[in-house]
Amino acid sequence: MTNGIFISFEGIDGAGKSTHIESLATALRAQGRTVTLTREPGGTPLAEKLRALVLNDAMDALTEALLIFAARRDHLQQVIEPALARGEVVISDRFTDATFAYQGGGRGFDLRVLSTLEQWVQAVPAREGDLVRQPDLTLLFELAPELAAERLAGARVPDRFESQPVEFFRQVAQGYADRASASPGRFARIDAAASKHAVWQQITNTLVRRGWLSIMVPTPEGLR
Ligand SMILES: Nc1ncnc2c1ncn2[C@@H]1O[C@H](COP(=O)(O)OP(=O)(O)OP(=O)(O)O)[C@@H](O)[C@H]1O
Ligand SMILES: Cc1cn([C@H]2C[C@H](O)[C@@H](COP(=O)(O)O)O2)c(=O)[nH]c1=O
Repeated sequence: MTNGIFISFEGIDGAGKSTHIESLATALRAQGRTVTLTREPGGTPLAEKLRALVLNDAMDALTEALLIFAARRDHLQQVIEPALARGEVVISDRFTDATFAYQGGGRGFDLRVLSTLEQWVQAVPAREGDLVRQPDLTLLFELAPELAAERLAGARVPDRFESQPVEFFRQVAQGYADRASASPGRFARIDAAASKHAVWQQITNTLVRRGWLSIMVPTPEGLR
């Protein structure tokens, strides 16, 4: 059994994940934890190449799902599992809930196929009992798609997902809500419409309650 901790950040594009993720890594490091900060799709040289394809090249829904799970397999084997085995905190900007939300909810791809791929790809090596790797905690940033689009407007050239209409993101949000309802103990639902300071407090309160941060952490300069 590893005593590493696996935390994922999830939510629709523009919900505020990247704004807070580095600060959480800094807060945990300040309390003596070694933190691996990573992202999906991506996190290894191979997976970053697959990310570029998935975000920019036209493809059908099955090809998209297979490339994302291929990237995840490499990421798990090269980065996530070794870091957890060393007892580190792994924080990933997205993981498999994003696949159920975007490919399942957004694209309407078959959830049973995604579940099968999830079982294969996330099987934990050298463990009896068919353990499937999942985050210990998933922080789900919940924000109305219209507001998320406003926050992103003009910020960067939109990729294949960011250029989707609001209705796509409504379905993605429903996909996330379904995953959260299925695993309520793993998910913490964050009101991402709140100020950056209030969002930060929701995040740190969640980790303090789990005993992973020992004291309340002051709000970092950039989030005040
Ligand atoms: N609580 C907040 N209130 C107002 N604006 C915010 C808040 N959180 C983030 N923002 C702003 O919204 C924009 C998008 O935030 P961010 O890049 O963190 O989103 P994201 O969830 O990481 O998006 P993506 O998944 O597309 O990378 C940024 O300009 C950021 O400063
Ligand atoms: C893991 C994962 C991601 N996506 C989508 C969601 C986002 O639009 C992009 C990643 O961009 P970000 O700025 O790093 O958030 O990829 C997906 O469709 N399926 C997935 O499993």
